[in-house]
Amino acid sequence: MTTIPFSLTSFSPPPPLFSSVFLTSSPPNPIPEVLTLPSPQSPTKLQRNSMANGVTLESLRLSLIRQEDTIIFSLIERARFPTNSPTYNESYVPTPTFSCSLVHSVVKETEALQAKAGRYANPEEHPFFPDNLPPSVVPPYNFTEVLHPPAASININKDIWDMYFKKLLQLFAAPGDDGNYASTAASDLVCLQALSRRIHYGKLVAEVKFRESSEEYEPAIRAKDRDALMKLLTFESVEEAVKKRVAKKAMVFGQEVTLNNDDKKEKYKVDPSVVSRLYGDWIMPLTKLVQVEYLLRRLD
Ligand SMILES: C=C(O[C@@H]1C=C(C(=O)O)C=C[C@H]1O)C(=O)O
Repeated sequence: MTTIPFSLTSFSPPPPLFSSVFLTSSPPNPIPEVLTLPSPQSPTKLQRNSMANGVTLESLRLSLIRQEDTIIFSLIERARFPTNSPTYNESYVPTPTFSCSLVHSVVKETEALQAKAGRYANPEEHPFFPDNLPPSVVPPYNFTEVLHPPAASININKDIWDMYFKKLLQLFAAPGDDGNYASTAASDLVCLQALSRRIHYGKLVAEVKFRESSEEYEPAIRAKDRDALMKLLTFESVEEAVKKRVAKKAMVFGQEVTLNNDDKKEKYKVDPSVVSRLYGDWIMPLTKLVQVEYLLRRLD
């Protein structure tokens, strides 16, 4: 995995355009039929809008707010364990069973199982190891078609992986080793999947923003003007509210609850300021990166 081009305190918008974005020339998985537009008669704008099926910016923002709970609880669960560095050490498993770290194997093999169970047939889910995933064996579900088909080629999980392991983990896992490596890897997987789902939600957010103001977005898309797109899709007041709310949630969810009135509110299971920084420095910038990548393909 390469070093993520984001710093702890600042996010410089997408460095060399696609270098940090894992793009596949063909989608990592076969595009589920429900996501492809019938060809040659593509739907009209009106038909497309009606296909949004009640998906609005408001409903997406509510979903992002709900996903905050999932992310914060997943961090709290991971923080139960110390760093447990052997989990990430490629030479820890001394047999040919794994040719990579324990966490790498746990994520990859769990994804293979979940792919068979249909996880990646849902356009909201993105694998960390998309190569050679087995096909789903479950009957297809008719997911509502909302996204423009090229969306399937956008997967920035490599950046999310690097951000999580190289920057984030050390901020909320205490140094140490308690031997619970398998549980640690399983907790990492839950965190990674929650972060990935949230960040790739940017595709849906971008689609709805585009539908609501296509006349504003189209010139910037045609000009491939990333800065203009970033400006159009950014709502600073929403971002400020997100940072404050997640810090507050981290305080509420992460406090020690007792039956006496001596709740120790000053000690939290994950540091609220770390959660706020996680959102401000990584989650929201990466969500916006996904939005820009999506919009750039929106007229393809
Ligand atoms: C997701 C949105 O787009 C941008 C990204 C945000 C985020 O990741 O939470 C918040 C506000 C916007 O700047 C949105 O407008 O809700």
